[in-house]
Amino acid sequence: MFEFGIKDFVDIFCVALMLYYIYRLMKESRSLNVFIGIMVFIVVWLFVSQILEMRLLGSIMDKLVSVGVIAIIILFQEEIRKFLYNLGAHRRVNGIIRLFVSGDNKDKVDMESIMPVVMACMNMGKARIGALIVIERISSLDDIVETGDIIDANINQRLIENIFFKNSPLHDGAMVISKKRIRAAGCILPVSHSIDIPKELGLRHRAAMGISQDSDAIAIVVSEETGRISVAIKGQFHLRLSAEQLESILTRELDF
Ligand SMILES: Nc1ncnc2c1ncn2[C@@H]1O[C@H](COP(=O)(O)OP(=O)(O)OP(=O)(O)O)[C@@H](O)[C@H]1O
Repeated sequence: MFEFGIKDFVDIFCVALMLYYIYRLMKESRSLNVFIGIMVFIVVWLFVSQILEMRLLGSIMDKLVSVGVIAIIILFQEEIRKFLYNLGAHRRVNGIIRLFVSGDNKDKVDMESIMPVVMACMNMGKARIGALIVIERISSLDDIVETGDIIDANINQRLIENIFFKNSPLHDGAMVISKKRIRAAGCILPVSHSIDIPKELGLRHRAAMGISQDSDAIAIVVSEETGRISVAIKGQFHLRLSAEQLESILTRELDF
């Protein structure tokens, strides 16, 4: 007699939750049809090999399924990476990790480093100079730094303004700040394909959103068109910020 206990209920619930999460991830990355295709294939495979017990077709499909796992990993490496990143970056998981790994506080971006950034953003906003500044937190931005030019200088308001000044060789792309230093400029960030970003925001904002979705970095954008300042953190935009709001967000997020 088939028994259905609490363990089976939890089992089914976990599988349903996992499928729902994969469905959402696929929907966000516009791969929903591929997900539906895989589901249809699995249902047909189970039907053919388990219920109808058709040996020839079943064995062909068994082979396809065993190769299919590798194919899925290759096809969805970006989504799998994002899923694992989200899992690792989850607030509760992060909280537990921080209990064991204490950060190197002497290298943490502090108030002294924030003010030049805030002041430079305000000045650039007033002068309608576009800028994109990414501040590293726990996840490393080494791969992003490699796409630009190394600077390795103290955080200095005039230097920031100078780098983003129109026609300066490094004004294009993003500046990366890490461990109380301006590490690089002219860096290329991953561009977000999210459909939730307002249409009037262009590539600079999409790049800020992209890095905030891929890492725990804070991305500050100064719009060349409007002079407005925005911040992207963990896939969320804080738009049209004043100096005080920018300062308070940075202070809070950099955890003083
Ligand atoms: N992937 C990227 N990584 C880094 N910087 C980028 C990236 N894509 C675009 N940019 C920067 O954004 C600039 C283009 O900005 P665009 O006008 O498309 O954006 P925007 O969001 O409308 O901002 P603005 O309001 O300043 O016009 C580029 O010149 C470049 O400096």
